[in-house]
Amino acid sequence: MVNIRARVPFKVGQKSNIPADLLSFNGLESGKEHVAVIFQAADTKPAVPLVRMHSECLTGDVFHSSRCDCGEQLDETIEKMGEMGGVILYLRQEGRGIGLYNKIDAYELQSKGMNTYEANNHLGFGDDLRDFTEAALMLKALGLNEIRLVTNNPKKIRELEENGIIITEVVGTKAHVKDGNESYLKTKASHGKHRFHFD
Ligand SMILES: Nc1nc2c(ncn2[C@@H]2O[C@H](COP(=O)(O)OP(=O)(O)OP(=O)(O)O)[C@@H](O)[C@H]2O)c(=O)[nH]1
Ligand SMILES: [Zn+2]
Repeated sequence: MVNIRARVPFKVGQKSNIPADLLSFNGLESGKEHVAVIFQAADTKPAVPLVRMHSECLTGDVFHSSRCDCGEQLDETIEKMGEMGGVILYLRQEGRGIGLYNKIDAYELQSKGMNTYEANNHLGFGDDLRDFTEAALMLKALGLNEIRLVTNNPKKIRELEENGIIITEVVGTKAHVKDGNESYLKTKASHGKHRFHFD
């Protein structure tokens, strides 16, 4: 049984001025320290909240790496939820579930010409090892059975619905194209079936 362990206020964003709550959980069987960040107490309001499941990306989230768009997506989400309210589930599933060191091995292969999925496969991993079952349990622990999901990724939609979460709307994120991540994003759209809107 997953339930809330602690809830503390903090301020986030580029200027540390956006108020939010940080929550930890009991009962996550994977042993991963997933957290939720809640803006404008969106879990207590009658409106169906925006929810973003963001998978950890140390290189993108912390260093704003040129190889992906994770840091920009996170910044975009924090800004938007600061204004409109919402919930970020920050899931400790680095490298689409293969872990940081394996992701760095995959980057080495990508530097030699493989795409993001070929590199995973070459290392003996599937395209995407992430499991969103615990994210669904976290949402239920927050009392959120109905959400508006922020994603372009059909796997996230499918797995939440399979775990009993009702998604009333899917809201896309922007495609944050920059020098270095264009082919990564295009591969996600063509092979991973992400619904990107390239400007
Ligand atoms: N294996 C691998 N993982 C990567 C690579 N680039 C980014 N990642 C990981 O991909 C995950 C980011 O995915 P999310 O931000 O959840 O987004 P998404 O699956 O693209 O879906 P959206 O909701 O549409 O953004 C993080 O865990 C990153 O570490 C890569 O080249 N190889
Ligand atoms: Zn990333």
